[in-house]
Amino acid sequence: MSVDTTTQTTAPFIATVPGTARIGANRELKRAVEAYWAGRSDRAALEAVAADLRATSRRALTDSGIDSVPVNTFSYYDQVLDTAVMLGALPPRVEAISDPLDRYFAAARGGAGHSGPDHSDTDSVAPLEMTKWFDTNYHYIVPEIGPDTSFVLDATKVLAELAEAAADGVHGRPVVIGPITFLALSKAVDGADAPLARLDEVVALYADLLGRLAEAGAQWVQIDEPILVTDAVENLPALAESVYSTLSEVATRPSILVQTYFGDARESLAALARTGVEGVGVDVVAGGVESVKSAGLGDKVVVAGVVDGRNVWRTDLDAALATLESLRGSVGSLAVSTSCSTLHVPYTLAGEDGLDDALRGWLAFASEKHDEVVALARAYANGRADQDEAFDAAATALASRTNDPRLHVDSVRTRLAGLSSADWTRPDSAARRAVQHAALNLPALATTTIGSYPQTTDIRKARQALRTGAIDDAEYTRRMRAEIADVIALQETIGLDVLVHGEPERNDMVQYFAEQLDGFFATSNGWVQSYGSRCVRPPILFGDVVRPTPMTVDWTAYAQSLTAKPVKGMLTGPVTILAWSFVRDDQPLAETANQVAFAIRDETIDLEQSGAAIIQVDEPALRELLPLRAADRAAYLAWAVTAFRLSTSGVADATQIHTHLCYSEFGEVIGAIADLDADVTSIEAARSHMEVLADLNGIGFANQVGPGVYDIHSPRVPAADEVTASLREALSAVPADRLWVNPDCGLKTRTTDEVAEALTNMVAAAHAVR
Ligand SMILES: Nc1nc2c(c(=O)[nH]1)N[C@@H](CNc1ccc(C(=O)N[C@@H](CCC(=O)N[C@@H](CCC(=O)N[C@@H](CCC(=O)O)C(=O)O)C(=O)O)C(=O)O)cc1)CN2
Ligand code: MET
Ligand SMILES: [Zn+2]
Repeated sequence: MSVDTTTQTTAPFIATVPGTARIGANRELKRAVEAYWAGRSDRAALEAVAADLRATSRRALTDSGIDSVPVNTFSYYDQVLDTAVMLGALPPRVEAISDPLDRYFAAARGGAGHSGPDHSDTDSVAPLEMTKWFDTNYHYIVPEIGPDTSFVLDATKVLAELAEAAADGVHGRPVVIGPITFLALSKAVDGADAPLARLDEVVALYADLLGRLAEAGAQWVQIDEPILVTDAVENLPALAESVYSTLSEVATRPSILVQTYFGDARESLAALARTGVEGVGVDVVAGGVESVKSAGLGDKVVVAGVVDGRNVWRTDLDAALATLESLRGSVGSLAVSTSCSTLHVPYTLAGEDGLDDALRGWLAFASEKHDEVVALARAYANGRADQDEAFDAAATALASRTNDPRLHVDSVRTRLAGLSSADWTRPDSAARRAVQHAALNLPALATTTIGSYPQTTDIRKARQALRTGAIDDAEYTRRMRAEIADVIALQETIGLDVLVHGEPERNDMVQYFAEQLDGFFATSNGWVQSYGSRCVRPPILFGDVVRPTPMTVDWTAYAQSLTAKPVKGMLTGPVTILAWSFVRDDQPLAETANQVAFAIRDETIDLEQSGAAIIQVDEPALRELLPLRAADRAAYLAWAVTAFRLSTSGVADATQIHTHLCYSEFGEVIGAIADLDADVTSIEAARSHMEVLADLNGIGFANQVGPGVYDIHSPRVPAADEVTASLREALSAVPADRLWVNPDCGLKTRTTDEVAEALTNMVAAAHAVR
């Protein structure tokens, strides 16, 4: 390999990734941890699966030509929780659990860590909270930092993974989450100051860690600081400069790569350039190259993430190479990588037999992305000619994307072009409320649920049987209808006011719709970890979106035929469908959102015509897509609100539109929630003690609201008087005639027994308060 202008130092490595997935190409880790939790397998079996996954992952990277392999990227549950363990920062309530692995699982999911799926231990502890990792659909465990938290370094895991790789002949690059990001993402408990006040103490542990890693033979360490692409904390550039000046002064240490991703680290790049760290990793896909060029990184290794690590499109290698070339001269040496860990994309295209050749040619999952990284690195070092084959193949495959008729459907384009604000505006909400009240005649404090009922083993088995051909469509429909009938009967027995069909027919609230809409491809094995052992298969939105036929009407109408009470139609909103899919990158998201909105709008109209008087359009991901930089937020919220309103404004005034939002921290989107102009908004509130109601009052919100009166994330059944207390709290903020009574979210992850008992208590509480 011959590089070299004289100004350029020889690169220590040229091709890498910031991290990889760990759930397994066939969800091996999911099955192994769930078996362990349920007591169906032992520690040794779990550890063997984990070791095998790590070995397979290392081999895949080295085989593709990656010459710096990240290690410590494995996790039994979550990498932020792993960092809390590394820093000795687990909360006191799990300390009584002496076994480290069971303590870890208890922190992640409550119980005693090794207890069976029902968490039925007597010595049960409450888990730590979970929340979204930046603007992704991955959830991390939120560390709790109290006044008594005393940080102590426990480098066991990272040293073990480094040694394991070395034994396998791989000189790994250990990866840890950095001190600024860790503390910024933690929450203060028991009256402690903001966790970042403890930065100096924590940095001292990282200094120790660097010494330990050097001793163990690590030549490089990667320290992840994605917080630097946000403005979640003041003075981030100054913090970065101070922390990494300190750490780079550690006498004996590996070379340090400070890795950023999910956006442009802007001034923090120049700040890092002023420290003694050897490398800086940047997300060129989300952040561009301008701030990299001007950061003064002329004596650093720059790890340039030009291959999108969180979307599935094949890289235009010529364009990416040009981007890399534009950095030559402003960086010390350059290595190519994905823009972030490939945790966020499926493992491989191999086995996706349902793909047509054109579509397959446009895509790259993790394994194909690793090959792209290597081709780009070699072309950057040796010239394009060295990699002509890969570059030409990409160019040929991508050429067909521009002209594929599925990407430009005239009927959709015409409809979009004719849009005006009348299409996303309903008449005055007070007037709607009067007609709806007359039509529905519901009591004050009306009771309802959020949509899904338990996804039982029988339901999933039926779907699997349909897939393998063991049963036919008619038999599948019969079984789903039986489930719906059971759920309707259960709700009538409990005495709920507004019923739902329970969503048994949906594998997932986004994938279910994607499977029925043109313009989407649903993978058969494209699993991506969402949290812990839970995975999703984000569909691929590649073309113009068309709804060939109604998607939910038969199920809802069947449910309505079984009861005199109103059954809510149940749809997923355009913003959430986008957030939980891999979305085409050849046009603005706003345009794609409106296409999806049209499909949902048509469905609301068909539902209304079939007799549905109430329709819920869920937008749980409204907050998740909020841009990481404050300056970008207003534009996002404007198109998100428009798309939602477009999807819900086609119905008559008498049709009551509900929406549902969960995954809180609503603060910054509270105005947008009001702008959605739903007749009824159900919203997560149980864990935050109804604070969201005061926020809504603060902006003059006058529509109806259903603050969740109990938390569905835990298997614990709330007693009637707890729900009563919750309700009274809500009533102090919102009058009874605007208040609905419902759980925080859907019930699909709970058991039927838990649900029956919890809802019975909820209805009893509503009656008591009425
Ligand atoms: N897309 C999405 N994102 C979301 C949410 C959501 O609902 N959807 N909710 C929030 C929380 N995230 C969640 C993510 C996943 C799950 C979840 O339960 N996932 C299931 C898979 C759901 C699914 O796709 N089920 C399919 C396939 C099920 C399956 O694994 N079948 C077995 C066979 C059947 C069996 O033996 O059980 C197999 O293929 O091997 C179906 O029901 O058809 C899991 O990991 O187990 C829950 C919440 C935020 N983000
Ligand atoms: N209707 C959906 C359900 O109940 C809403 C879930 S929000 C993550 O499952
Ligand atoms: Zn929800």
